[in-house]
Parts: sequence; C-alpha cells; structure tokens
Amino acid sequence: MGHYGDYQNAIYAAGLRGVLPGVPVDAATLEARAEAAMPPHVLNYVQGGCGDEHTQDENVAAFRHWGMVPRMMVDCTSRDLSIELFGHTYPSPIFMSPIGVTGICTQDGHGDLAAARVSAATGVPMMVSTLANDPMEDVATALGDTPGFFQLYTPKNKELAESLVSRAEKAGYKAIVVTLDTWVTGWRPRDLNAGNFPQLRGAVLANYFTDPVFRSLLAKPPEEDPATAITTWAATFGKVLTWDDLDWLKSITSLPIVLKGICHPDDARRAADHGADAIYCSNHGGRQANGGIAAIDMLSDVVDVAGATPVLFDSGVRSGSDVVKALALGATAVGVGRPFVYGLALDGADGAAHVLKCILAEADLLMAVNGYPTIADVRAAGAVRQQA
Ligand SMILES: Cc1cc2nc3c(=O)[nH]c(=O)nc-3n(C[C@H](O)[C@H](O)[C@H](O)COP(=O)(O)O)c2cc1C
Ligand SMILES: O=C(O)C(=O)c1ccccc1
Repeated sequence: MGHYGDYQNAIYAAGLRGVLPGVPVDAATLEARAEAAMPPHVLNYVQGGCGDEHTQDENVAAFRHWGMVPRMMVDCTSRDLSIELFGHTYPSPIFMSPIGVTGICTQDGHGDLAAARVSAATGVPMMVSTLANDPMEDVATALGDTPGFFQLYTPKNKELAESLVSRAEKAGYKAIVVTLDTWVTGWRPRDLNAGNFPQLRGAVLANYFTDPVFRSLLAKPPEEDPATAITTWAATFGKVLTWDDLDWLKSITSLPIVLKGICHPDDARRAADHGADAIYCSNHGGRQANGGIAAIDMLSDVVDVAGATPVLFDSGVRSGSDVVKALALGATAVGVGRPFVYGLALDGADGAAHVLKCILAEADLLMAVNGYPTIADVRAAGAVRQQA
C-alpha cells in the first residue's frame, strides 16, 4: 500500500509532463484563488467570521505557538496514519468538518453530494450538516462505503429533532454530532453589511423541507409556499441545550453522541462524566463568538480531563503540520473546514479531494521526516512543545 506522501511524487511527475496542479497545494494560495473565484456573497459567508475576526485569525496563528520536536534514528519508511473511533478503524486521522453551505459552494448547488463523493473516493469521513441542499439520505448514498457522521442542529421542536436523528440512523450515519455553540447566529459583520444570510433565502434547508414532522408544521408544503417554510425554519432552528438534554439525546438514538463546541475543561469533564461518546473541541472557526481564545490553545486542557473519551478537534487547521500538532496535543481525529470548501468551489469534487490529499501528504511526510511512524508515536510525550 502506498503512503499519503506519494501524492507529492504524483504532483512532480505531472509537472514533468507540463501539468501543474489546477488547485494550489497550500492554504494561503488556495484561499487567494477562492477569493478571486467565488461569488462574493458565498465567499463572505464562508470566509467571514464574527466581529473583527480576531478569533478566527488567532485560530490559525496559534498553531505557530506549538512546535514539533523531531526524533532521529527511527525507521519511518512505513507510516500508519490510521485511527480508531467508536470501534471502527479509519485510514486517515482527518475528517471534513460539517459546513452548512457546502451545497451552494458548487455551481450546480449539489456541493453536499460532491463532498460525499470526495469522502467515498478518499476514505476521509464527512460530517454532514443539518443544513444541506440535498437530503441526508441522498448524501449518505453518495458516501459509498466510507462511514459518515450526521451533524445535528437541534431544533426547538423536539419531535422534529427526533425525526432528524432517526432519519440519520436509518440512513446509516455512524454518529450524531450535536453542535452546541450555534443555537443563535453570532454577530457577523461581513454578512450583515451585505444583508445576506443564505438560509433566510431558502438555501440549504433540504433536510427540513423533506422532513415529515417539519412539513406537518406547515399549512402548505414548502414547494407551494417557500416563504412560510423559511420563516417556520427560522422560528424552530436553534434550541439552547443544557446538560439535562444529553440524557434526552442519548435516549433517542443508539448512535454515539459527539458534543461539538467544547473548549472549557470543566465542560469537557462534564461531557465525559455525562456519557458523551466523544468531545469535539472547536470554536466554530471563530464564526460564533469573537474575542475567544484559539481553539488549539485549549485542546490539551480538554484532552487532559477527557480520560478515555475521544476528543475531536477543528478550528484553524490549514496544513498537514497543523493536523500532526493537533494529534500530538491529544486529538483522536482532526477536522478540516474552510480549505476543503475552497477546493470544492475551485474544482468541485476533484478540487476538494486534492486539498485533503495535500494535507494528508504533508502530514505523512512530516511524520516521516520527524521520526514518528505512527500516531501513537506522535502522541508520545515530548513530540510537541509550546513556544514563545
Ligand atoms: C461556511 C461554514 C459553515 C459552517 N456550517 C456549520 C454547520 O452547519 N454545522 C457545524 O457544526 N459547524 C459548521 N461550521 C463550523 C465548522 O464545522 C468548523 O467548526 C469550522 O469551519 C472550523 O474552522 P476553520 O474552517 O477555520 O478551520 C461551518 C463553518 C463554515 C466556514
Ligand atoms: O454558518 C455557520 O457557521 C453555521 O453553522 C450556522 C448555521 C445556522 C445558523 C447560524 C450559523
């Protein structure tokens, strides 16, 4: 079996034939290309965050405070980047974070299906947002043999929540990722200045519009009266969850429950004590609250109290070295967010697959050069240090 790092050889070999990568291999050039190519309202929504975007910038910058320490004289000719999660072995330690507007990031409006095909082709799992342009059942089919996760935005209406969860379970998703930090939208100046919020224009509401419970709340089906369907969506969108709700969530599904948005170690301890199946350390990419600490700077504190409960991580991951650092700080798996969407916008499924392959190639080559043949070695004490 080849290594993820072999993608580097493939790029050089193509170069010898005069074929250059159609989508850049690094995050900065990728983002610049996406800026030039994406429709401004979609770009603003994806690229933007809260307030003056200090937290989202800090998420990226803070990775520089952490440095890997190389080991020598280790046989690294073979690397193993596989991980275990919920009793399943995944070939790579990364996943696609849930991105609610994935659907509108391809010109055909079926970005969720394109991302699912990327997952099928690469084996990188996808977290499918509640906010999708195609119903979760269709996205699940496009995932092929790669396991998928369903990200739940818990509606105020509990029957609707239960319906979404039971559909996810029937469709074959392997976990329910409950997002805790987005029952209300944070203050997003770019979208406010453009007066644009995609959901309020009816984008990415397919999971609601196809849901029998949601439809039963409407006098007329969404196809006949979309405006009322959108208002109904907005009225039921976000339930404030408290710890008591975890028992309810666990009671409505036999799937593992992942709590997304945890940064405080006391919350992580409570999640582990209350039987969450995984903790997802994230600050939503700085899209929900500005002024927050970089998520990566909270990761080891969260891991320290999580005990045997796996900790997933995202927010600011832009490269293979970011992935390895998050693994070294104790993450079980690491989410890639905005970069895969930029790849999708630039070149559809091929572009997004390329972005993920580049991140994996860099991670693999870093482990090779740094003398860490497995993720267990990366997690060994001393692999990463905080630096000024
Ligand atoms: C455009 C966009 C839409 C998002 N939609 C969702 C969503 O539907 N559900 C969710 O849990 N998180 C959502 N997120 C947050 C991501 O899952 C992830 O936490 C974030 O993108 C990490 O930050 P990064 O992309 O800067 O690394 C969204 C993020 C972006 C950029
Ligand atoms: O844009 C987001 O980050 C997101 O996930 C969202 C979804 C619904 C309402 C507000 C934010």
